[in-house]
Amino acid sequence: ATEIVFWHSMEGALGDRVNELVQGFNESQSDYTVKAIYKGAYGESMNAGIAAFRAGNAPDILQVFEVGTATMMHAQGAIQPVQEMSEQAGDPINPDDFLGAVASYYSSSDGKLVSMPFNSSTPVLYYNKDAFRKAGLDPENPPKTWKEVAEAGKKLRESGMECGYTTGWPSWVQMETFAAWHNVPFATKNNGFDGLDARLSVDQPAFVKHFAFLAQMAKDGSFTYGGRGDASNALFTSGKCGMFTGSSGSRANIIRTGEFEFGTASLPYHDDIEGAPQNTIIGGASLWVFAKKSPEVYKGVTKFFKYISSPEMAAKWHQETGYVPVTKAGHQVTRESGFYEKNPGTEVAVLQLNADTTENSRGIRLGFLPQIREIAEGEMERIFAGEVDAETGMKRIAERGNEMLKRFESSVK
Ligand SMILES: O=P(O)(O)OC[C@H](O)CO
Repeated sequence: ATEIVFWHSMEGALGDRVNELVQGFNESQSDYTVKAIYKGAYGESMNAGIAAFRAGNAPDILQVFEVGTATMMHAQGAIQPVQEMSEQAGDPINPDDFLGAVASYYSSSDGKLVSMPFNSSTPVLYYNKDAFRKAGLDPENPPKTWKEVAEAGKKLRESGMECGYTTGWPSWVQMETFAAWHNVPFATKNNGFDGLDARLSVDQPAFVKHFAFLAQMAKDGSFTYGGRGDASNALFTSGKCGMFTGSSGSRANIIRTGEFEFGTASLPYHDDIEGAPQNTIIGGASLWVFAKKSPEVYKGVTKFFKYISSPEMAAKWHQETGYVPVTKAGHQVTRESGFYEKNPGTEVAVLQLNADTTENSRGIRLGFLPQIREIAEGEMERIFAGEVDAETGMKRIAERGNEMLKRFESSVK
């Protein structure tokens, strides 16, 4: 059988689900064997994949987080566009099978899929129902606005909790998704979709207001900063924090690790910012195929992609992880099975995404966005520590981030 090497970043319960999916494919036919290898967190595996390509030993498939999309799209010569690959293999993947918000995120301007949608997520609010009860808060009535989060955070602290509220993926949740949810631009040029000369808009009043709010929460102890990426997940699963904004795809690991009853609610919003709540944007990752592989490998990759996006497999992955359904059929199968009624909280993410998008809420496509996140999270750390005010911090993110955007622009021209 032809071997297909697949590098991914799925940990814990998610890694187990990937291995099951791969095993199911390998057992379903005998021409191809997919070998799934965990290559570290998203940032690490993306760097490893690019370095391996340069050294001539790239894997066949690489899972790349959504913020790496523009960088990958412009990696001329390194990438085999997915739809084109499937058409050449005689087994076309149809972009219309996917939810619009998902397909458009990973499509070129002519509407063709460049990477394969796989694990799309969106941020939600998780809360510890046991801790809510102990603090005298209503476990069936989670906070809806940021003001309510701050109040609940104080009560949780007063009841003896070590931490009221924390957040995963600080830039994704508090800036990128925050912008779409409040219908304000994250960047000019249609959030980057309309040109490489897009620049960040994060020094605008809505962001300054939000970060001043979070800084105040950090000061009064209702918010605990838990680190970059998904480092803070453990603060919630260990029971230390009563509330947590994080990926819908964290559900599987919260179920596995958390020894408490939890609820899932919509991402909080500021009710004094007009236009909120709009819709959230997708996060998570998609699957990229490297160039310069044999036609036989591409045939096998196509077959594997067809397998994982079949209605049954897409529905199973969605239901067992918390990632949103990426195909329309996967969503329908799940709805018709009564899964959402039986598992309260599992539809929150889907509903948050399910809206007519505006130019601010369709998604973000900026080069070097992983590096911009690092800059943003570094500046946020200074804001939360009280070293700079929100306005200064946001200005610095815009300035330093724009330097990265200019560098990207000149590197691909
Ligand atoms: O935890 P995930 O897989 O939903 O990813 C969250 C962020 O979108 C990663 O950039």
